[in-house]
Amino acid sequence: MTGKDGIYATEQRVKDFSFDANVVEVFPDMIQRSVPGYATIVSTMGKLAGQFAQSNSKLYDLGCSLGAVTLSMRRNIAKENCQIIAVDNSQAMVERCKMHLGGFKSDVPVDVQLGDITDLTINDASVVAMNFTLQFIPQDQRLAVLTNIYNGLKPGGVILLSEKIIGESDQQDNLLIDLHHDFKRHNGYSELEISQKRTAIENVMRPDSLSTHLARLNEIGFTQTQVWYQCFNFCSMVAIK
Ligand SMILES: Nc1ncnc2c1ncn2[C@@H]1O[C@H](C[S@+](CC[C@H]([NH3+])C(=O)[O-])CC(=O)[O-])[C@@H](O)[C@H]1O
Ligand SMILES: O=C(O)C(=O)Cc1ccccc1
Repeated sequence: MTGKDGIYATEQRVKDFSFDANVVEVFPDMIQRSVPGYATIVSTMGKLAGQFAQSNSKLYDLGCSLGAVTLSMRRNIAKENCQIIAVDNSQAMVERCKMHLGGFKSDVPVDVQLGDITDLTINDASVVAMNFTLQFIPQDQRLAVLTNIYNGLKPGGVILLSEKIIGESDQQDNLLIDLHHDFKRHNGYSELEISQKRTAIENVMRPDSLSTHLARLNEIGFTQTQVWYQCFNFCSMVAIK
């Protein structure tokens, strides 16, 4: 059983955030209380995967954590001969993800892999999902990661990309941050937890602005890009090859 997120509840010398065994233990509670609309985003990504899955193709869940998006996609795939490849570079996440997926039955095979998405071969893909993962990749490697995804997609294939974003100006950014912190407060996080978590993620998670995301997807060659969700500084896009 996973528990309640109290990782930053006590005052501490805050270390860089990492997806270790302690985070795995509380991850469902942490992400649910930290990302507005997380459940809606995961279920909609499943619907979109069902819509864009092609027969005889692969669907990828990059930065799969405990496999929430994999499960959601798997529930919605109706095409024949599809396979899901779920990848994460946290050993603790991958171990728990395998246990988690094993608890549900499905005809769609899932391969959970420990690996780095900056170093992954993608081919014959109809759907590539990245639900809040690109933000942890160093900014100077994001173009290469997305280009690799584009090259591995079949025509008509899609990337499903969710990201925390920064506002287009400092004023807009502060407005979004304030709204997000209110959301976290409302979900029971204290001022200390909010501020220590902010410190923990500032060196490891560097969000881009929405305009940066859209320009980069366009530059790579995605022709149809649609924002289908935004609440505060959390945004989900679909882009079609
Ligand atoms: N280079 C990398 N290679 C592989 N995995 C990585 C890398 N960098 C970070 N990760 C992994 O990306 C995941 C990001 S969490 C995704 C939530 C999930 N998608 C969900 O829908 O529940 C988002 C969040 O916690 O904000 C973690 O499991 C990291 O180990
Ligand atoms: O918690 C936050 O403030 C976030 O921005 C989202 C988040 C959720 C889980 C891990 C890292 C960041």
